[in-house]
Formats: sequence, structure tokens, C-alpha cells
Amino acid sequence: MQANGLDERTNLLVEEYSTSGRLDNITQVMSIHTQYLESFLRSQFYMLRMDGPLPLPYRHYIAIMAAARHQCSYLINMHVDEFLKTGGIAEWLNGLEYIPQRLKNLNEINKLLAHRPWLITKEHIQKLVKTGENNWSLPELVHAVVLLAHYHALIADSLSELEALMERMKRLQEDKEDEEASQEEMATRFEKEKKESLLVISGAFDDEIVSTDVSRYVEDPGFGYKDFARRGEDHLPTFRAQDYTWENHGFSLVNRLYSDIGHLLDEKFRMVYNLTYNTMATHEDVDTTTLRRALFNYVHCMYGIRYDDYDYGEVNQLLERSLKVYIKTVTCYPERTTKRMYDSYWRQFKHSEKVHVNLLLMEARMQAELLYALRAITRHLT
Ligand SMILES: CC(C)C[C@H](N)C(=O)O
Repeated sequence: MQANGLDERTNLLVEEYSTSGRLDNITQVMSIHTQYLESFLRSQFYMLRMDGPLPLPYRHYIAIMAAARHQCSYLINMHVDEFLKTGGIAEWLNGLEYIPQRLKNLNEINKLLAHRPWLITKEHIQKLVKTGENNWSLPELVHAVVLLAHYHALIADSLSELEALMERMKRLQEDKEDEEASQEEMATRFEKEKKESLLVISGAFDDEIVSTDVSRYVEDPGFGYKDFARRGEDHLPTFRAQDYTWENHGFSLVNRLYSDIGHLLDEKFRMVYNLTYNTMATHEDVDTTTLRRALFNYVHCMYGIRYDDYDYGEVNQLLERSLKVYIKTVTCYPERTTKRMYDSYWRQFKHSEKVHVNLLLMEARMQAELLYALRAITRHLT
């Protein structure tokens, strides 16, 4: 690593350590990508520690509830600590039965957001904002939703084909100039990819044993990303991205209700989307746009989100099966991720490049959750 790259990294870590009093594993792993880490920490700091609609202990309790959905005891312990430090009531840590009704009311949206955000409707929003003394104001609700999405996405616990892959990327870039698929053909390709993504089976099955340290914060623990394949169903509704985009709709709504968070998230999404070192393992000066875009769009595809102008045939050509299994696991069932899965794809790539993949997956998922929640809030308002 270059000397000034190292300096920058050290400075950032020192700063984070002195403002939050710790350097968690996640920050350390992310520090390989300094620019990204900076924008990640900025938005996290804002939602956890700066002035905002929700009181500090609430924020940490919400982080706990989010982390518990994916059984991440690491994040839970961290926020239990912070919850107490910021003046939270210790009794709440006995579990969901001990918290105020108002906070309890978040269980439903936490669950849907985490596993099946496409089921969120304006009725869910209405229920939260219109329940008399236990109601949530819209700014509070947006703050809560942002925290939930942030912590759902963060929970990825673990830590050739190369030439062929690069060849396919090159071909795709060239082909694009001369071949234009029809609208119907493009739509079919998305549906095909979406349907197949439902059939990708992730790691273990759900008879995992969950400790009470975690389960006390979870309502309806059996609720997960819907395994369409196992139930012989294949219907995941399609969300047309151009009808409700982050740039044109989500961003301004979130910014209006919880000032500045829109900018911070927007910067983070852009940062990760555009992040590139123009490398592929040992090769330099490679344009990796198609590959990075395929990773991002594949996550949205698993959540039913479709971009009209994107050809999902590219996903099919660039992402091999073991990578798809990894993506699905990290995105939908992060608690099942294993080191073995992480090692099984892209064997020739550098560790930092695989961390890069994880950052893309994480931000794509966070954005997908937010799109569904914000669309429901917009519908509630109109
Ligand atoms: C995810 C990786 C393939 C990204 C690549 N190393 C780049 O710098 O663009």
C-alpha cells in the first residue's frame, strides 16, 4: 500500500477511535477502502450521535432490534453497551416485552424491511403514525427506518475463471454498441433472472439454534426472506425502478423529514457505486463498470427491483453460481455466511476486492429497503 494511503487510513481510524471510543471489526475491515469508510462513518455518526428526531438510547435499541433479525450478537452487544452508556433503561435489555408499546410497534416494519420489504404498504405507515399516544412522527419514523436499513445491511459476519470473466466483460462492452434488445426481450431477461435468483439456495437451513441473548429481541423469528423455491411459488412482484428512484424521489423525501441524512446516504451510495481501482486480481487498467453494476443490480433483482434500461443477461454472463450463492446468503441470510462460502468464489482475487464486493452488496441492499419504505411513506402522504 502506498505511504499516503496508509496515512489516510491511520488518520481515519484514529479519529474514529477517539470519537466513538472503539474500533469495531467492521470499521477495521472497511478501512481497506478509505474513501468509502469515510462516507460510511459520516452517515453512521450522523444517525447515531448527532442531533436528530430520536433520543440517543432509542437509536441504539433500534440498532439492537435490527441486528437481532439476523442474529448478529456482535452488533447487539456493541449497542447494548452504547444503549446503557447513553442513559437507556437497563430493564429494556430483558427483551421486547419490557419495552414501551411505541417501540414495540416497530417490530412489524423491522421484520418486513429485513426480509420482505416488498410487502410494506402505506397502511403500515398509517398504523405507526396514527396510534394516539404511541404514535411516531414522520421524522422519527424516517430516522428509525434509516437505522433499521443500515443495521440490516451491515450484518455480514464473516470474512481461471479470471481471464474468462474479463473476456466476457469485454465482449459485453463491445456488443452494447451494435446490438439493442427489444423492450419485451429486456423485460423477459429481468423476469428470468429474478425467477432464477429465487431458486438459488443459500447455505444452511433454518433450524439454527439461536441464543436467548438474541432471541429476546426478536418477534416472529421464523419470518425470513421468502423462500419461494421451497414453497413451489415463484411470485415476487416487480418494482419498476424508474417509477420511484432514489435520486428523484427517495432522496428528497428522506432529506425533508430528517434533514441532511439524504445527502449523507446519497454520497455513500455514489461512493460505493463508483468506487474502482481499475484492477482485476493481478490485472491493471481494467474497466470494471459492467461487473460492479451487475453485482449491484443483482441484489436489487432479488428484491424485485428492475431497471428498464439494464440488460439482465449481463448478470447471467458475469456472475457465476458460487458467487450468486454468496450474494444471496450475504444479502438475505447473512447469519448463514461462512468462511467457506466467502472463499469459494473468485479465488484469484485479492481480499480487498472481495471486501469491495461486500460493500456493494451491503449498500445495494440498504438502498432496496429504503426504496420500499420510502415509497410507502410517499403513498401515505399523497
Ligand atoms: C469488485 C472488484 C472486481 C472491483 C475492482 N477491483 C475495481 O477496482 O474496480
